[in-house]
Amino acid sequence: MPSEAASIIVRLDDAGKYFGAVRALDGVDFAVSKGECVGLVGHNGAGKSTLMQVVAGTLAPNRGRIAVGGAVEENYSVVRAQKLGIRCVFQELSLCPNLSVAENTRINHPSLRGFGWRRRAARLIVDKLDEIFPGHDIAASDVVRDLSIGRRQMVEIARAFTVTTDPLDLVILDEPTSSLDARTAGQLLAFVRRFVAGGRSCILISHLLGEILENASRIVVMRDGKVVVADTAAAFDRDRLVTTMGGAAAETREKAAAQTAARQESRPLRVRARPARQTNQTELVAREGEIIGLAGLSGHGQTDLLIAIYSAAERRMAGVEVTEPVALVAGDRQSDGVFPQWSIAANIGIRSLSRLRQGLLISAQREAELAKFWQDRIKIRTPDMNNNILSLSGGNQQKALFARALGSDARIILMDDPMRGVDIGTKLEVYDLIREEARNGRTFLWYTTETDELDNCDHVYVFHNGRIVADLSRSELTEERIIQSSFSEAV
Ligand SMILES: Nc1ncnc2c1ncn2[C@@H]1O[C@H](COP(=O)(O)OP(=O)(O)OP(=O)(O)O)[C@@H](O)[C@H]1O
Repeated sequence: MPSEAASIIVRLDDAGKYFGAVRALDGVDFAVSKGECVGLVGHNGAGKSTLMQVVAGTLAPNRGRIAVGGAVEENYSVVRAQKLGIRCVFQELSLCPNLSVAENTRINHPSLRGFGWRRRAARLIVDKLDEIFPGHDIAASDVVRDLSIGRRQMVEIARAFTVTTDPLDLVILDEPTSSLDARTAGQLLAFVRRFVAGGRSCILISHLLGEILENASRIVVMRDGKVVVADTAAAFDRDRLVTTMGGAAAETREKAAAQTAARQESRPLRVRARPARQTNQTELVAREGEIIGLAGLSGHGQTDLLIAIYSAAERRMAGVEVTEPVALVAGDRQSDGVFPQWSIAANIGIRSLSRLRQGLLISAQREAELAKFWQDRIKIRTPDMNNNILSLSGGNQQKALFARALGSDARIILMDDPMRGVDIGTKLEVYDLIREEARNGRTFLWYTTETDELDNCDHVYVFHNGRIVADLSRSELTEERIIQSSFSEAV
């Protein structure tokens, strides 16, 4: 039986990291042992990603000590971490878009060179994809730019688990399932359990608390830059997790259901849209004040229809009718959402320029007022809304995108799986906000991969192969029903 010290892979003592006035890490002690899956949870901006960047060697702490395999590291870096068997899959993907899957794999494995490297890199990554995501349809020659965000995430994850010359002891997964559909997420989590059972270790960050409770052996809860509780997973249930994180008390499905208005045939039409690949007369219909869900496996036409509706607000499109201004909250904030050069306030104000204008110029004061209002309303954690948008944690960037849409004059809000990466406390507040805005007459079209979120909807369209295959009222909604419908062919 190895001693406790011998079984520790990595250990941080009193780690501190500051960004100007923000204490992202404020004296954190943290360790991971062999054969454990540590679940790391906390509200948006609690410091989880920063802590992981320190463990992965991509960020040097301002103070504290890091030891790997019992030896204190003086010049720790990402290259050193890799040599010591520590890898990280970050929230924001790091693949080079203009390179193929095999070429991206080679970047992490300098030993893949010389004659035939491309074939060897292809074998390495495809074998790992087969092992983690059986039935995936990714080829080593696919150029990353052409892959959906979910497939990119699969490649990124598989690449982190490939081994050539360096050892592999610990893989950090920062919200790994946020871009994966339920089936693929299940495959990954099953693989993580096997990986850990084989004596190696993972750190799993997720805002889906069920994922943490079912897969972690130990759970560490962070709050405002500190570790507030660390305990075996068996010592937690969902409520204890939410309370320890400092979130609102868990809301029941019943409450959400009771607060949502029933479907109203008599209300004015806001959107009527038939998917381009629809072969029958079925179409999506959304009326004033309705929250309409779009469900089904990811990549089955939900986003395409939202984009068609968004485009139809600007120019006529066959099969799509839109009667009011539209705003879109993108789920892939990296490619469609944030303006990376701009401040948080400017990112929020961009959809409201006509209201912010004073004469020919944008009024900095009005922009600041709008930003402040939303900062308070959905708790965007930053000391200054004039800071660059990228200074926000991932979940807080997502909140800024919400603020942009909800703060605009749009009466129809399209949401493309926008809650990924948002913490549970904020999610519940945003759900309340959406329902309140719907009661005030706004219409929401909400694509989500989280079945629980559909409880907020009045009505749900299930998609398969680019077509609407089911039209479910809320009383008919169950996970089984959605999955069943996803595989059926027609309404
Ligand atoms: N490069 C940076 N510049 C300025 N502030 C930063 C930077 N990176 C992180 N921060 C701040 O540090 C704090 C912790 O951020 P971190 O990304 O670690 O949070 P998190 O717990 O991972 O949040 P989320 O759940 O939203 O991903 C936040 O207040 C964030 O705004």
